[in-house]
Amino acid sequence: MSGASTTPVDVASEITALRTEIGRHDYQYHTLDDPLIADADYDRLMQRLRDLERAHPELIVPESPTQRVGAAPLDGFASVEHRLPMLSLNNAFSEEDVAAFDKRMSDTVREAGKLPENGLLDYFCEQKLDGLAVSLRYERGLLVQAATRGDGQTGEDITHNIRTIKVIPLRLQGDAGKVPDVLEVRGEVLMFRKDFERLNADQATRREKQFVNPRNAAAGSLRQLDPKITEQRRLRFFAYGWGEVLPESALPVTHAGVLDWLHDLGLPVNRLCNRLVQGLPGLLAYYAETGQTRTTLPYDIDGVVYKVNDLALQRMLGYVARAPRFALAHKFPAEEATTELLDIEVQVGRTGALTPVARLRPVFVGGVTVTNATLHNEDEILRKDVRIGDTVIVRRAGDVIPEVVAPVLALRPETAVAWRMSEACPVCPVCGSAIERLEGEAIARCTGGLICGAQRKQMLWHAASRKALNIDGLGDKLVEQLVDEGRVHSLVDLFTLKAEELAAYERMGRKSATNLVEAIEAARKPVLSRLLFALGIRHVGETTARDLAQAFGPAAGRTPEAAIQAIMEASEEDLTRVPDVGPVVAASIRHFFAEPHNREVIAGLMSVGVEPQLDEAPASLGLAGKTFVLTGTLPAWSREDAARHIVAAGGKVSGSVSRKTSYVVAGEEAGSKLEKARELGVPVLDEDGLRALLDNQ
Ligand SMILES: NC(=O)c1ccc[n+]([C@@H]2O[C@H](COP(=O)([O-])OP(=O)(O)OC[C@H]3O[C@@H](n4cnc5c(N)ncnc54)[C@H](O)[C@@H]3O)[C@@H](O)[C@H]2O)c1
Ligand SMILES: [Zn+2]
Repeated sequence: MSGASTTPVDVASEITALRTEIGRHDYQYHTLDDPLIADADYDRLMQRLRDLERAHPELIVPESPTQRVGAAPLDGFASVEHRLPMLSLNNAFSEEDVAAFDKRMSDTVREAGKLPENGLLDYFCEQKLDGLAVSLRYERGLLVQAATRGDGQTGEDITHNIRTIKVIPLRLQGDAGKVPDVLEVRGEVLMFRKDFERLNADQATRREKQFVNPRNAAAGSLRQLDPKITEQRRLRFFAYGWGEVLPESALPVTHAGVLDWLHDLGLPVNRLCNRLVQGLPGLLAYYAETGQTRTTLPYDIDGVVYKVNDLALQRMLGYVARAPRFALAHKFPAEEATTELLDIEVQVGRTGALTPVARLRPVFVGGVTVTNATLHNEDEILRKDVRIGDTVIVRRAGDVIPEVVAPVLALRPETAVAWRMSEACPVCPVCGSAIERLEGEAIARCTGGLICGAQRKQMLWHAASRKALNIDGLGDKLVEQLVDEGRVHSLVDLFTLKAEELAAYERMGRKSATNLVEAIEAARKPVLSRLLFALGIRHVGETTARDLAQAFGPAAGRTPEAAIQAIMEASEEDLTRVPDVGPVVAASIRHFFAEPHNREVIAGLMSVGVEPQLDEAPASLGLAGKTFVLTGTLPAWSREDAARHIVAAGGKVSGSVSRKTSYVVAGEEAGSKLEKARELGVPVLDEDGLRALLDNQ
């Protein structure tokens, strides 16, 4: 090597090592659809190689991964020579990178005297779809060939597979005059997340391989030797580019123009999400906006792509080795990373639910350092075949709890150990209660109820939380100590705590002890709905608690104390009369109050002076002050159903129509009341109208 004399030997050998390693990952990822590391890790290797090559350009060789695209086609497919190469994109990871790109573009265009007066270049912005690139060749309007990108020069012939994708037209739309002789359309084949999840679930029932992400699943599904398999996989396609076009004059003069043209020819184009912008501010605004909406899309994107819109300028700006100069991929922070699974621990929830949690070697992903990730439940662990000691792919998308996606099987050490849920409660040493898993449920539970210290702690944290009794100052550590020492067994004991004894606890000063006792004092008069929520009845969230408090309290003319008694005695049938309380919730409430222990807690709370209060007057509810009259037969709801919903939203139901009536709700065979309403000019709703009104409260 000519530069070897001026290059330190260790740099040369690091470069060689990087090229070998990257080459291996390219093959695993592009050819086998079976990556060994997360993209972010791969990108770091690539960045390191690029940096070294920039510092030592004499070491750059044409076969370096920085100079080439993808990897060679898989044996088994016929190969297709691309008439025009299929390139990759240059990447940007920061605003500075984007600013430098815009400057490069504007400078070149300015020199050519083509920059608009305001100095802002037109760019076309697109989502960077996370799938795989394909080229579709239409001759005289008919789809004749489809190929993968491969190494950019030679791809795989996947014509039969592409023909099974419903959104891809086999014949272009439009009159003979408008359809070009030859059109190579380039775009991305991808899989929607919901289809990916369904596929993985099906794969699991058939005991077949799990895909790590939708991109991987799309690639694996498209590159099948048997098109029948591809057909079952619900692949999608969006066009964003082109190859050969004949006659050349058929091609519009801007990128946006080409996409409109492709759309008119019947090809799927991601129109809603693409946009023309001006200059750097436009690029950055598009990036920010797309980053916000990213998690709401039905498919994965890993960034956005900026392209100079004017095709004449594109031609002028030209190409570098493996990518166009006129385009840039601006990546989002990676959502996936690989790290080591150190251990699996179990967390016990308030209702006894046992969740296995992965302890991880700390890893930076989705913008934060992650040390724990959920493994959901035992079946998931078995399905994914995750073992302690594995290298695993961890995902943190948006604000979602980080999760372990999959192990990297190729990197599994011999010492890796499989994990099973233990038979007795694994968290609470005193509890030792059996674990149960109900028929058809994925979640295992400790049956210890409030005997289980772990559940008791969770229950107290929940009861003290802001939306329940809002007891400020009852921290995690203190709850642990109070429970472990046996000072607090249930909610009742909280109300007997004294400042003097609290002050003796670790990290509790006199002042914070007094503050805590004051907060507890304030919690002695909770509104009924908060008290119900604080009890931690399974399936009774804030809203249900409010509905219950309302239905059994004011709506039934009861005091809060009487209401709670009534709820305790209520049958499942009584309970399901409350709007939005279905059989599952009703059964759960019944089950809770059938436990003598829980009834004792209620009695205990009363005896230590807890006095539930009326919930805020339903004036705050949307239909407060409105009177309804029901008449006729409604299509789905019984009249009682409708009445309950109205009352729960704060409205009143009356028997006769007057000028004071706000609405008449009329079903079939409504008689004199409807006539009266028309006479008096009272608005009339049908069931749908009533539902819409309720929904908007
Ligand atoms: N994990 C691994 O082992 C491993 C190995 C190799 C590559 N990779 C990953 O693959 C990527 C590199 O591969 P690459 O060369 O395909 O580059 P790339 O995916 O970063 O960019 C080029 C590709 O973007 C796609 N694309 C999506 N939307 C587009 C749009 N609107 N316009 C144009 N193109 C669009 C096209 O498929 C195009 O080929 C990196 O993300 C890298 O992390 C990972
Ligand atoms: Zn337990």
